[in-house]
Amino acid sequence: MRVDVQGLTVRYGSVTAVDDMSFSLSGNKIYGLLGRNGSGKTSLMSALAGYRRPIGTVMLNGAPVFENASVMRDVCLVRHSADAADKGDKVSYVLEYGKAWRDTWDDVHARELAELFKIPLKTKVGELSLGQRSALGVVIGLASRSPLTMLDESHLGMDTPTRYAFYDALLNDFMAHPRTIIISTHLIEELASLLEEAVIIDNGRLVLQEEADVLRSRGTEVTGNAAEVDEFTAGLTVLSTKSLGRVKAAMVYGALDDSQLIRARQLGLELGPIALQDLFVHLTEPVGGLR
Ligand SMILES: Nc1ncnc2c1ncn2[C@@H]1O[C@H](COP(=O)(O)OP(=O)(O)OP(=O)(O)O)[C@@H](O)[C@H]1O
Repeated sequence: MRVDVQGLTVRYGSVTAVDDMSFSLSGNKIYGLLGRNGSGKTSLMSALAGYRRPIGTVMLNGAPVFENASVMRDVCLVRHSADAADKGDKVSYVLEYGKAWRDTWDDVHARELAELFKIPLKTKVGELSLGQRSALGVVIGLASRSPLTMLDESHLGMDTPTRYAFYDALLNDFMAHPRTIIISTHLIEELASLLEEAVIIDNGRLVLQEEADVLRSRGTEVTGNAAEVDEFTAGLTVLSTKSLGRVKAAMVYGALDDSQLIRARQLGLELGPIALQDLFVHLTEPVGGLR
């Protein structure tokens, strides 16, 4: 599903959560919506789901989403683990409801995922653990097979092995059934390999939208003996460093020219792609960022 946002503003009283934002998503990709706490991710997703009347326009496949039932039926927004469903409902009822409401719902897949994440079907949502509630949100999101599926930090309550099971399930399901999936997360590195495109927002404004591979090529990880790494990176923009014994890895922002590449080879340094997380921190820094 294609997404076109033009001049979108979301305000709560005097707070401007989304500030005159414009962008387009061509669709059928996994998008990462990245932003610091309070940057406007949830507000933006709510507007994309048609939950609020937009100031500006939000078009899904060329049609406005707000008060447009047929378009809204094609959208699934899983906001938080806790509000994935009514707390008094049994899990089995929640899945029945998904089936009844969504034309694209895959009930077999829903039950497979519920089993994978060990969610008891006869238990009430309010009696599930935080991790199970998160998993239920993810089950709803994936089984919905909605042309626009948005997962707003919905996997954060899961433990690490469960999150990795979720990433596998997400990728397999996306490859079998390509659709537009937008995920907001603070666990950027965990998800980085799944993301095809990143949309970075800060203070309600779009900082950048770029293919993840292109974004990663904006910097280089330089690894080698600490002394050589320090010599090589002197004068460059170093976003972060890690040391293990005498080995040091430095994340450097900006493209390296030919002479720098030759010098790195002479010093015996290894060069690799930069971590998305480091770029994200740099790009959303109030001081020293690119905005
Ligand atoms: N219902 C509300 N009433 C008043 N202000 C709100 C409301 N919801 C959000 N805000 C404000 O809007 C801004 C953006 O919030 P939003 O929840 O969209 O950000 P977020 O990027 O999703 O944050 P987080 O990563 O912490 O979940 C924040 O300043 C927040 O305090």
